[in-house]
Amino acid sequence: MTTLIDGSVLEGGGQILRNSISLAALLGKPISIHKVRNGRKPPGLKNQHRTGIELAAEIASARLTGATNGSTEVEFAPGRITPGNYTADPVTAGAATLLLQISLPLLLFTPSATPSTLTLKGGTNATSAPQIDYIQRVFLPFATRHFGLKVDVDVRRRGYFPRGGGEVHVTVFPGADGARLTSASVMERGTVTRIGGIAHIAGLPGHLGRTMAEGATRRLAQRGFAPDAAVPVPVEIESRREKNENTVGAGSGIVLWAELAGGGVIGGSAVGRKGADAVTVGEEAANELINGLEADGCVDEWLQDQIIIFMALAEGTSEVRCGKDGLTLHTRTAIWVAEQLTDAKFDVTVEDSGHTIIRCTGIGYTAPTDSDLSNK
Ligand SMILES: Nc1ncnc2c1ncn2[C@@H]1O[C@H](COP(=O)(O)OP(=O)(O)OP(=O)(O)O)[C@@H](O)[C@H]1O
Repeated sequence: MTTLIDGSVLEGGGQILRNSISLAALLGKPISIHKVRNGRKPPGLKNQHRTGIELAAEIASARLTGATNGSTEVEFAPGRITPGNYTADPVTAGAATLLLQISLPLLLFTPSATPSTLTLKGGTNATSAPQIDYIQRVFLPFATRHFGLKVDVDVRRRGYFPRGGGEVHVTVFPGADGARLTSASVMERGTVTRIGGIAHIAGLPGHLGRTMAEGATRRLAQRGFAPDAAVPVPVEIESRREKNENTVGAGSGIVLWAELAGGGVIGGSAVGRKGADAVTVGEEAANELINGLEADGCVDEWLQDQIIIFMALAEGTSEVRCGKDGLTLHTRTAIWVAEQLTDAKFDVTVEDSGHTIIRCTGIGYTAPTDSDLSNK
């Protein structure tokens, strides 16, 4: 029976599509999503979403209908997930990291533990999506440590708005025997052990990268995050200019991350743009990081929604302490999607301290074996 997903619920954006298609592919459930991106103007699929669901359909041998730009109705009837080498290219600066968001869960589970590779093109450092450095420094360290993911990300070329042209090679290593993810328990924040950062720049003068890094460092120090502060915190922000031959268009950005003693990570980022000087861009990223740290959770506002699918798939009960700023609409939407498609049970509580705790009894997903599939 086909599960109907209303794409206008809560956030009503592209993430409903990615999470529901990933889960449908893993669980072998046909789904029909209507009112796709109803909360956005204009609604319907954009290049980036279409490319992502086409990639998922290829990996999961799915029958896909309605996958055209502007479409508000998509049907996805999954077949067998096959490990392999896949490439996806939104042609525009559509975020390569959102192509990873939809395809990664599919390749984490195979009965044979065969690694897969993804060559993802497009924008590596775009707005309204994780920058690739956020994936490398915030999402993956957290997901590796707490859910047991094994994933390598190699940025071959950065792609910026509007030209895109970036390229990222990802290797996904599933665990043995169909690989269950471990549950995550991240309840103690602990001290900030280190702040790291990367200010990246391509096709523009290298001093702009250093200026972004200085802007961020100064702002962090004003809020007491510095090696010589009362509670010293090492701060190391690298400035990296891409080689000209490795660059399609010009662009810049900065990603910061704070490592927490309790196993959490908080990120903050900004992308360079016309009219914003490099100091301001660095300060914006620092402000986002400071807000995340002051919310006092173990994950930031972005990681919150990105881990929901893994909590639903993991074996046993996961629990994660989020900040005093509560759950984002994206997170509530991701929980809603997981509840529509899986038997995972979520429980969200707000403590007297103001922190929000997400608990989830996951389904302990494991890849179907050949005999499971032949019995279908
Ligand atoms: N600054 C950021 N840092 C890290 N992750 C981010 C950042 N901004 C957005 N994200 C992540 O990117 C995803 C964006 O999902 P969302 O549905 O808003 O985007 P979308 O697919 O581009 O669709 P739409 O155009 O409909 O908004 C979410 O998982 C969110 O956590």
